[in-house]
Amino acid sequence: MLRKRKENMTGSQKNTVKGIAPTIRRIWSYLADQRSLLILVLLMVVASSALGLLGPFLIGWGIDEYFATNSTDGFIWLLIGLAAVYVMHSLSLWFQSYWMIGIAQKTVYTMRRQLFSHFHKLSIDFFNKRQHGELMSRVTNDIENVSATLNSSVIQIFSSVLTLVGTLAVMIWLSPLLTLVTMMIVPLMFMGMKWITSRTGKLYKEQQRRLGEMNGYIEETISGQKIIKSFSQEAKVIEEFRMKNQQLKDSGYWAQTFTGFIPKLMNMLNNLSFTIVAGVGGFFALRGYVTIGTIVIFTEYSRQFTRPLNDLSNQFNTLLSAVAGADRVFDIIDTEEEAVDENGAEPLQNILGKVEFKDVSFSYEKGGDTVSQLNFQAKPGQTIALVGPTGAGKSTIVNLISRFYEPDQGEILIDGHDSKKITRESLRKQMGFVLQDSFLFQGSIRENIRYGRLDATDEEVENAARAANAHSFIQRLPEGYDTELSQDDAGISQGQKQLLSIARAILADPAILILDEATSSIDTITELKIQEALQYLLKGRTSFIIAHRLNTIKNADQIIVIESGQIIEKGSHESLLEQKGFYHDLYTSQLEKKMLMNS
Ligand SMILES: Nc1ncnc2c1ncn2[C@@H]1O[C@H](COP(=O)(O)OP(=O)(O)OP(=O)(O)O)[C@@H](O)[C@H]1O
Repeated sequence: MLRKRKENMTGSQKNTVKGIAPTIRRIWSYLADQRSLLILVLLMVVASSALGLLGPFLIGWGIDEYFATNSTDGFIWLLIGLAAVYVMHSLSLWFQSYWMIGIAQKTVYTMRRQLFSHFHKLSIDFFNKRQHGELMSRVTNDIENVSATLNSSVIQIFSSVLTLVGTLAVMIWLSPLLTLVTMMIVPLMFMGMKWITSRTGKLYKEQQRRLGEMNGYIEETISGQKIIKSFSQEAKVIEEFRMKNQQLKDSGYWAQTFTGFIPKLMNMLNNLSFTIVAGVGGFFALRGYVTIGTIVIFTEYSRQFTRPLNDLSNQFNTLLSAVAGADRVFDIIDTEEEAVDENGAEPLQNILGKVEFKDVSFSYEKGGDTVSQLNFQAKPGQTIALVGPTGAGKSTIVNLISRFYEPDQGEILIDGHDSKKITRESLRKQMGFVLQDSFLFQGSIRENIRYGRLDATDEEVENAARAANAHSFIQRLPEGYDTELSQDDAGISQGQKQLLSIARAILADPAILILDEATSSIDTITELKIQEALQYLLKGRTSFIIAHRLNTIKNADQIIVIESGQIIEKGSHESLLEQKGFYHDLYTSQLEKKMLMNS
């Protein structure tokens, strides 16, 4: 409850200048990196603001000088001067926005680069707990939002402040009394603005959040198309999307509606100010307190005075939307990186592949162990099969070996060294993975195999493909090794994808191999090819296999049976059968099922 109140408080604080100041300071630090261009922009802003003030002043002066005195001497020079002022005004506007666009693009380029590279330093746990589309939305929409605001807001804010100060100074100089009259509408303006911005800030934040959610949903439903279609869930998905779209529309509608009020309100107050200045100014002129030229300057300036106020409030709204986007970007950049290597951790070259678990316990969440008190040893080159019911902790064990997570207690030794004292990079470089989902990247088959070892020659790639029984099917493809895998499925079968990922692992030639056996059913011939390729791959390296079909692991040196995070049986296939325990029951039940299916 207390926490909730605190969250609400920070939410509303965010809509005040004080609340958004840290984020703005941070965005500013990116801009400050391009100091020289920024100074040029500021010079142009000063020039355009000064020229903007000079124009009306010259007109007012001209009226008093020429019309009031009926003289035309030098009038042409006034016109030439006025034209020059307006041309230079336009040029300075053009240059400031040209340079500012460059600054804004460079800023968002840097942010995008930082965000993307930070993604790659985050732990697997981070990605497991988040919707991928929502994360993508931060690199695309949120950054775009910052970009759009930077393109216009920085200039607008500076020029508005300068114009405001300059106009006020000249107005006071010309007539303090008339200045006071012009200022009468300012409190009204502030009140209206405060009322609007207090609402729009929250709404923009909500809009960004909804957009992220919707992108996450789109990504999820596109990648899950097969499942959606096979369960005929299209109508449900469309309905859910409609709801999310509706929520986005609602938050966008109110954010835009409130923002839309601003120009209308300002226009009304502007006209009011104009009427007051014209009326009171006329009265003053009749009484001889001010000249006609001064009134003309004031009516122009009263517009110039309310316009920057108007722009500032508009920019404040745009700024709130950029702050909402930037907050979501910084939120990721500030997420702690995957734990850095311990002090004194050193690379371990030429790993032999001895892996030992000593009293290892680990839990994903605090309280309760996912796996506890694990003790086992794999000698170099041995094949270790991990068997057990779903959720038993098999993947957790391989996650610990690969150091995607660290043990809470106990230690994992690699060739006798505490794995925490080995740099993660050197360890993972000597580990290979063949996972259930044989992920293939966009690119050619050759590039996908070469991902295992980037400096491999074409010949080495083809040799790996031969060893993985993949060469013959690749050759039958019209473009052979150059066939582009543009999409995940890209016209090759599930079994062929597995063969490619085995070829990739063969090429990498790791000392330790993690193999998560695919569960999807594959035709018998491909299955045989995969088994044969795996036998080749397993040879001479320490391998951990998460096995789903028990007859594929009969030859394993050691089978470790896990239940509820604990090792309940350990030994060779024969010795475990003799024990007549869990493994025996599992094996015989799988065997019976197979015989029933064959009969
Ligand atoms: N990232 C995670 N965060 C929190 N809990 C998790 C995470 N991954 C797995 N778990 C939980 O830890 C337990 C062990 O999961 P694990 O994936 O290791 O089991 P498994 O034996 O590999 O299961 P399966 O054969 O179904 O893949 C399960 O209860 C699971 O819900």
